[in-house]
Amino acid sequence: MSLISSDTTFVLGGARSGKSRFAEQLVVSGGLERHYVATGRAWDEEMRSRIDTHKADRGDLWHTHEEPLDLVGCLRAIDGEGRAILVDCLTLWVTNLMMEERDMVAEFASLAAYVPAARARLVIVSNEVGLGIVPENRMAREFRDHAGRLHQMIAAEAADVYFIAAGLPLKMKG
Ligand SMILES: Nc1nc2c(ncn2[C@@H]2O[C@H](COP(=O)(O)OP(=O)(O)OP(=O)(O)O)[C@@H](O)[C@H]2O)c(=O)[nH]1
Repeated sequence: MSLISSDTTFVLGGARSGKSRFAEQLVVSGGLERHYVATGRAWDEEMRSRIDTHKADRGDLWHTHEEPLDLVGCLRAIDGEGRAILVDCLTLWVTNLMMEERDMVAEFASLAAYVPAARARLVIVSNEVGLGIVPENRMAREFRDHAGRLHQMIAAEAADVYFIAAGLPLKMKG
């Protein structure tokens, strides 16, 4: 765990748990310049329409950045005092890295090192995917393991950690 104090909040939850809305509210209530980093890609029409709805709901006060792979590079480029950056979400980033056969250990280490060094306030969202039965599919098992390891690393660096279920936040750290 880093000794540098971080102003990062990590928000974990299941699908449709309300985690993104909770994270957005955290950013809005902070009153800083708002940046949204989306790691998701629109792979079909339904996803495109979801993304359009999310963009419209956020409104003009947000700067949107779409970065499926180079998350740390993107954060570096927009980092700065007086800014809040919402990253939504880590599990989509993990999926994209796996698809491109990237070095997961190096990528995770790079993000975990970046968190305490960020000048902006970070709010990082991810899906808790480890609560169900063990998947039959090997890639799904690997994905679950990667996500679990990354979550532990980010939670260790974050000042606050929340778990969201049924729209309700449970504070786990901070
Ligand atoms: N590319 C892109 N993706 C976006 C944008 N806004 C939102 N998204 C993606 O949409 C995803 C969230 O969408 P949903 O599937 O509707 O929400 P969910 O995460 O299941 O539900 P909640 O837990 O309630 O937040 C995020 O992980 C983002 O990556 C955007 O502007 N561009």
